[in-house]
Amino acid sequence: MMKIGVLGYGRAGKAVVNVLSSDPRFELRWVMRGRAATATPLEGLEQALLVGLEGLDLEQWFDQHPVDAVVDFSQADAVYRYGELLRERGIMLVSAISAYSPEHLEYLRQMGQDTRVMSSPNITLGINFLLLAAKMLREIAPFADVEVIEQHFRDKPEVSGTARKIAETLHLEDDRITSLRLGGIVGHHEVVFGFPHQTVRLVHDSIRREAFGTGAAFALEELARCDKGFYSFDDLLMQKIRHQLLNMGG
Ligand SMILES: NC(=O)C1=CN([C@@H]2O[C@H](COP(=O)(O)OP(=O)(O)OC[C@H]3O[C@@H](n4cnc5c(N)ncnc54)[C@H](O)[C@@H]3O)[C@@H](O)[C@H]2O)C=CC1
Ligand SMILES: O=C(O)C1=N[C@H](C(=O)O)C[C@H](O)C1
Repeated sequence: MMKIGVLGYGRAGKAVVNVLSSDPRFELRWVMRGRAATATPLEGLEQALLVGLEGLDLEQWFDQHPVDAVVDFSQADAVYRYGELLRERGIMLVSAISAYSPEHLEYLRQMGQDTRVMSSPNITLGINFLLLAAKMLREIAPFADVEVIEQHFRDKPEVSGTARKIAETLHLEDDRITSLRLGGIVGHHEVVFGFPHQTVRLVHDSIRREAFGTGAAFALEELARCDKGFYSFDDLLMQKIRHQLLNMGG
């Protein structure tokens, strides 16, 4: 069983903890959140500890509560706090932070020299499949107009990292992204291809935040098969597809 620790116990982290703690492939050892708190058993998941980062000796924590992998649903700068500890111990990192700066991403790539790192602004299988489909259509029909629509819950501050990745993948400027913030929408992404006589819409909806948990589980299992390095979710998806094609080939 893979021992894991989760960083971030907010909107997404809580749902991800629910999914990973009930997956027989993983042993959830601890959940870390921003505010100060002594370590207590996680309600309903007594085998796991809930601990606050403030005032915590991280090195001592990792020594006393070793894990094989960390899943990060906290915030971008957290990686600067734990990154060296993971490198020294060769602990895998699955990071779902979607608002990394180029500097954060460069640091994560450096971490890949000593451990296995996966970073994805959207950790659902569905959105990464949509990305592959959109990339194919963009290459087949570069003449078509393309726009990206992203919709999220009212309090999400930034343009979605997913939409920015879609735009980058399709060689679009960020001004081709339309953002809506309303109600409790978990995550909606739509890529609209405008042809002269037809329209193609590729749509993905994260209906529940548990979708991020199943995506994290997929990423953990696939990353464990990799050598040291820095990977995106689609790197892992392509690895899985190649593995399946080889198996089909007998
Ligand atoms: N890649 C993906 O598919 C997804 C990515 N996200 C991203 O995950 C992040 C969190 O999203 P939400 O859960 O909505 O935010 P949130 O604000 O509800 O939760 C963040 C949590 O992280 C904690 N935290 C802050 N600094 C920390 C640290 N250094 N160590 C441990 N915990 C720390 C906070 O106390 C809070 O509980 C955002 O960057 C969001 O874009 C969210 C959903 C899906
Ligand atoms: O903040 C969120 O919740 C989400 N953030 C990610 C993003 O910014 O793309 C992914 C998902 O849409 C949910």
